[in-house]
Amino acid sequence: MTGPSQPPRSVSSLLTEVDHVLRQGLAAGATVHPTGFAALDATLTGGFRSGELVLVGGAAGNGKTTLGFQFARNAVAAGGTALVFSYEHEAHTLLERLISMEAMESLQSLEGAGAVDTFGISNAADVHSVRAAFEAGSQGAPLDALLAGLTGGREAHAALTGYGERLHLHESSGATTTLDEIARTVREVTVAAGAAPLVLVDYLQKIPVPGTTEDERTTAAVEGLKDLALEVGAPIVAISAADKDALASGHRMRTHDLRGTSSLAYEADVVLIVSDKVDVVSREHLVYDLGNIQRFRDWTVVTVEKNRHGRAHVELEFAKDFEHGRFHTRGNEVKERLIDERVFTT
Ligand SMILES: Nc1ncnc2c1ncn2[C@@H]1O[C@H](COP(=O)(O)OP(=O)(O)OP(=O)(O)O)[C@@H](O)[C@H]1O
Repeated sequence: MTGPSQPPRSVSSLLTEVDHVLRQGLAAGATVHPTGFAALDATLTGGFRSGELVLVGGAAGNGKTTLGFQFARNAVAAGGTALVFSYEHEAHTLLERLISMEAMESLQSLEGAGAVDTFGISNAADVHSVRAAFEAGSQGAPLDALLAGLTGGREAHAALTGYGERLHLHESSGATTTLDEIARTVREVTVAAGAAPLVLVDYLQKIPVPGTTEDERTTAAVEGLKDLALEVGAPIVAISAADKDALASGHRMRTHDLRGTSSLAYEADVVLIVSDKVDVVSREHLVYDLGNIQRFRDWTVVTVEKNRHGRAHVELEFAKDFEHGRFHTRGNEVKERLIDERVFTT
């Protein structure tokens, strides 16, 4: 996918280039794309960087799509551009999640300004209500009128109108959305936006690549995405399915459990593993306080298993708000001891 290899460069020529860039008032290092989750950004020393491949792994239903999509939303809400390849969900489904997420985000920021109370926030339109409103139609009334009927809908519409041109959703197909097609689309968006977008691929094992074994195919997909990230200077966040053995109950998923091959871990710059807190917390926290079981169910642990630019093996937790297609962005390091490997067996 990359062009012919370049000759080596002397450090002198690199110094001259950096000097030139700095004199133009530009940043000379990588472009940093904050994730919008303060605790994660702190661990990643700012966020994802241009040219990085980020893997997000976890068992089915743990919130990989939610987290990845929220990275994209946070990037555009902060003024950037994002491009989402979704092999799993139709663009319409993502739009419903986005409207609900935005209704909640808007009401929370109004709460910060004292304009809404906690009760008002608890009424923010959930994904289900947005979908129901779309499905019911509006007897000819326009979209803004339909959304105005939902709590936070008016604010959500305003937010989406603000960044809508910078968030691109690609309904990808396991038959036709090849690495070349992904690369072509990323280049197009990069040229149109004047800067590389944050790219989300949901998910890696769905990219049609040649190869007879799953290992060969995953290797080709992950290498292709890393090459593309370097070529266009984008961070590429790829969601990865788990190996079926890793899905057994009582197993804490790790990087080596991602479906495919060990090259996943080598090619990636950052690996995030998403787990339900209740599944990975050490047994003593459950047996001595049964109320913890319910409390832990509301939280997701995001483990930074690999971090090329900072501290790795950091365990962060974020509260779930799946009804609104999101996580709470305020999180912290997990205080409880987590299991390393199998503790519970079924
Ligand atoms: N409207 C909703 N209300 C409450 N929970 C929801 C709603 N929509 C989805 N969920 C739940 O949110 C969780 C996260 O969904 P998400 O699509 O992010 O998971 P995922 O890890 O990407 O899963 P998969 O691998 O199956 O695609 C799932 O457990 C799902 O059941």
